[in-house]
Amino acid sequence: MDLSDLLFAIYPYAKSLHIMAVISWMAGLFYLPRLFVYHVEQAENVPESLPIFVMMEDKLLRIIMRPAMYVSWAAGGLMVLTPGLVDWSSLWPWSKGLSVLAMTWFHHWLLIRHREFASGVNSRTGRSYRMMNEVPTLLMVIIVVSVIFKF
Ligand code: HEM
Repeated sequence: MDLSDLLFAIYPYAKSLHIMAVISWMAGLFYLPRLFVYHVEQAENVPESLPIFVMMEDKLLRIIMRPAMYVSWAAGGLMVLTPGLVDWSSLWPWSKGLSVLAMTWFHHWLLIRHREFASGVNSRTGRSYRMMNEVPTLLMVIIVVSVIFKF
């Protein structure tokens, strides 16, 4: 059995794992900006709640989102390496790839905002986090249409 045969054999496992990891990653990418909205809006009224927000954000990022992002990339990467699966002359691998890079950028943008909160910096409005909440939604639409329609 050579490497291609092995990649074909594990393809259904890689895809299942990929979808489970992506669901978990997306759950965090949707929820964390919403948590930031509450964090910012409670800062003046209930300042003693701030360490609890920082703790919740930290756990979501470290225990759910980071491992889920790594597994999404690893399982997706295995499928990219499976011969014949990705037709690079089509549009979809490029629209999906760019959107996935943007999703990874968004993850790190959230991580940096969280580190600012943890060091006491709170310079953005709840409205700006509500608007940023639309970024993963838009990227998800492009990604799902890319992998399903395969234009
Ligand atoms: C993190 C980097 C990612 C890589 C390298 C990657 C790569 C891939 C590849 C190569 C496939 C197989 C396509 C096929 O079977 O023909 C796939 C399937 C899929 N990906 Fe990703 N992906 C990534 C992230 C995501 C994200 C963020 C989402 C959702 C928002 C997603 C949703 C899906 C879905 C739903 C499928 C199954 C499509 C089908 O039934 O064929 N992926 N991915």
